[in-house]
Amino acid sequence: MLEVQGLTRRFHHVTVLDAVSFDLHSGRAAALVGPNGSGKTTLLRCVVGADIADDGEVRFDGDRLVESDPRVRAALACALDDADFFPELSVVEHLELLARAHGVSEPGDVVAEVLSDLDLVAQQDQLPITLSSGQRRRFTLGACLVRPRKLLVLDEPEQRLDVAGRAWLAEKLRDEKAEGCAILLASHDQQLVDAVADTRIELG
Ligand SMILES: Nc1ncnc2c1ncn2[C@@H]1O[C@H](COP(=O)(O)OP(=O)(O)OP(=O)(O)O)[C@@H](O)[C@H]1O
Repeated sequence: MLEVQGLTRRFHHVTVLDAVSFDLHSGRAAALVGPNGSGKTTLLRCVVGADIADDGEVRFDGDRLVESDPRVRAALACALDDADFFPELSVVEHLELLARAHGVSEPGDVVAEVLSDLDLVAQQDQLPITLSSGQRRRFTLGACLVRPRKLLVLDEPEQRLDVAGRAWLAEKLRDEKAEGCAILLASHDQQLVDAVADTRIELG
């Protein structure tokens, strides 16, 4: 489903990604691991089209992955940072808008379930900017879960989650795999990587 071939990224003549290659299949998870600055976020950004690699190729279901391709838009759910929201919409409005935009048939029900799973029911009418940092992380993950998805791309999804949140996350990601979703994540959480990842990709 996802093929990464020879991905190379340089910043000011410093090579951050040096011909990284891997395949990821449906129902499997690959974890990018490595120290701070080893290129995990850069790789995720190149995969989803938020950054452009200097060399190499990313293919999705056989074709070069293009962010604007409707097939990619329908299948790719990514959470790269917590600032990617409409500032004027409440938590519940934002999630419902996303679900509707992706053609979910009962957006209200799906959103209510995700809010409950993420323990954000009491915060659903707040603006995202007013959430605590851990709640904002949950909200960012929620945005991936209210829409259809075949590939989840997550940058340190464990960040700022409490103990219960991390346990929930590991179980949720295992469920996603069981449903046939492919997961590419960057993580510093060894426990999460052990629980979820089929493959580890060491950077740096
Ligand atoms: N736009 C940019 N311009 C210059 N250097 C950059 C740019 N983006 C990233 N870098 C550098 O590329 C390297 C890799 O950064 P990246 O954010 O991918 O690391 P990471 O593995 O995700 O780190 P962390 O574990 O700290 O999140 C770092 O040295 C960073 O400073």
